[in-house]
Amino acid sequence: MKVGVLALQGAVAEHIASLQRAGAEGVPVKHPDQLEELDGLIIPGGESTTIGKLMRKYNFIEAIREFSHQGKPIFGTCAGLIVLAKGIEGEEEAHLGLMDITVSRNAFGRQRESFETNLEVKGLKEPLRAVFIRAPLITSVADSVDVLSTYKDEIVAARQGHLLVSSFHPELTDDYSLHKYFTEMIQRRHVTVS
Ligand SMILES: NC(=O)CC[C@H](N)C(=O)O
Repeated sequence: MKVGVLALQGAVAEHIASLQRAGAEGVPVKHPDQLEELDGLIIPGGESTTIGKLMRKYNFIEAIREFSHQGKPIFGTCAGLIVLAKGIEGEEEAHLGLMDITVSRNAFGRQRESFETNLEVKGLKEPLRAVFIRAPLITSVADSVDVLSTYKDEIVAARQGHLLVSSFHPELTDDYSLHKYFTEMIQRRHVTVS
């Protein structure tokens, strides 16, 4: 199984390492043509405005929308979550606009810009060690979106079919269980398709 990590900006190497631990081959994606050979894609954390600009510049917007329309799984973490959302509070335009969620950027405020905590995540057996860095929150979801985790009553992880998002960085700890969950989403898709 080959899983791409969008390598325009942000935490790429760490995602590749976590994918490897979860038993998948992780490849950095720098060109839209690479998407064809991939079974899934991770859009990493970083700065969503920058990632969005670079996606436009290097023709990733339509290519990733097409990838998604084929039903191929996409996992957006932190800035990657913002890039996948249909709504961004205070901003006119979405980036990919694929997932029926609205997000608020940097929602945890200055004094709590970065922190770590253990989170219960639906579908994972053990609590997950989660690192939040200037993290966004999901402020509303459509009925078809499954909330996977909350922190202080706010939504921090969710899934809508083949789309998975987290406000936090699951790639910055040794715990690769959410990457494993994502690779299982990819595997199940193959089982149901073939
Ligand atoms: N760690 C992150 O990815 C932070 C996201 C960043 N605050 C943004 O709005 O894009």
